[in-house]
Amino acid sequence: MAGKNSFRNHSERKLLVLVDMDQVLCDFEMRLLQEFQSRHPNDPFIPLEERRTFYARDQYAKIRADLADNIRDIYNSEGFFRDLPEIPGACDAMKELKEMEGVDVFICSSPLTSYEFCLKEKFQWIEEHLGQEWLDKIILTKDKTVANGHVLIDDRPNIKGAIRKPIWEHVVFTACHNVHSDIRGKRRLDNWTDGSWRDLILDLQMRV
Ligand SMILES: O=c1ccn([C@@H]2O[C@H](COP(=O)(O)O)[C@@H](O)[C@H]2O)c(=O)[nH]1
Ligand SMILES: [Mg+2]
Repeated sequence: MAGKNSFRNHSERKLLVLVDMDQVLCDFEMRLLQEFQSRHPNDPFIPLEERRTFYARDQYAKIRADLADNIRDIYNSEGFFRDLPEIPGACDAMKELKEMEGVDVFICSSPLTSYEFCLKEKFQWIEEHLGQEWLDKIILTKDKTVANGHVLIDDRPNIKGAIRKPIWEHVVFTACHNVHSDIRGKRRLDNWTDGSWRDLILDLQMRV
């Protein structure tokens, strides 16, 4: 019986870290803007420092309805998700997290409802940037509130779903669209490069 109990205790002590993809591991916003400017050089665009809504489409719609359609066409097109650039330091941090004692890390991402390219290309991105072994560490869900974990690192300031009070602590990953958002007492992680993510993990581990 001791074996069974110690296994349960051991797994309970592991810090389960969920990490979002778009705007946390890969730079959706930068590629979207570059592609928009290249496809529509004569249309107005929103510089990254002026982005305010979570969905770029919503902010472009306020300028002109057809601009929002053009934005949607870009992220629905083949290769968009596959070719997203990495957020600096993200992959090294993920690999280090995976090797940390007492930590279990998963990628938790919401696919587009127009899944034709997005679903496959998210897997391709992970395989190319992180390695094949990460294909077993993917949670794709439209509702992240039902995912199990101690912490979710995600750029979306308000994550809503079927569970009103999700089990995880939401740490807001800073992105162009949320710099000015009211995050109501949530912690932020600003980047993967200044080492502050290690302090965050250490602090979270103390609470598990
Ligand atoms: O302007 C945008 C920005 C993102 N999306 C899509 O929303 C989800 C968000 O995924 P997260 O896992 O929360 O990062 C994803 O499918 C993005 O591609 C969008 O449709 N429009
Ligand atoms: Mg995101």
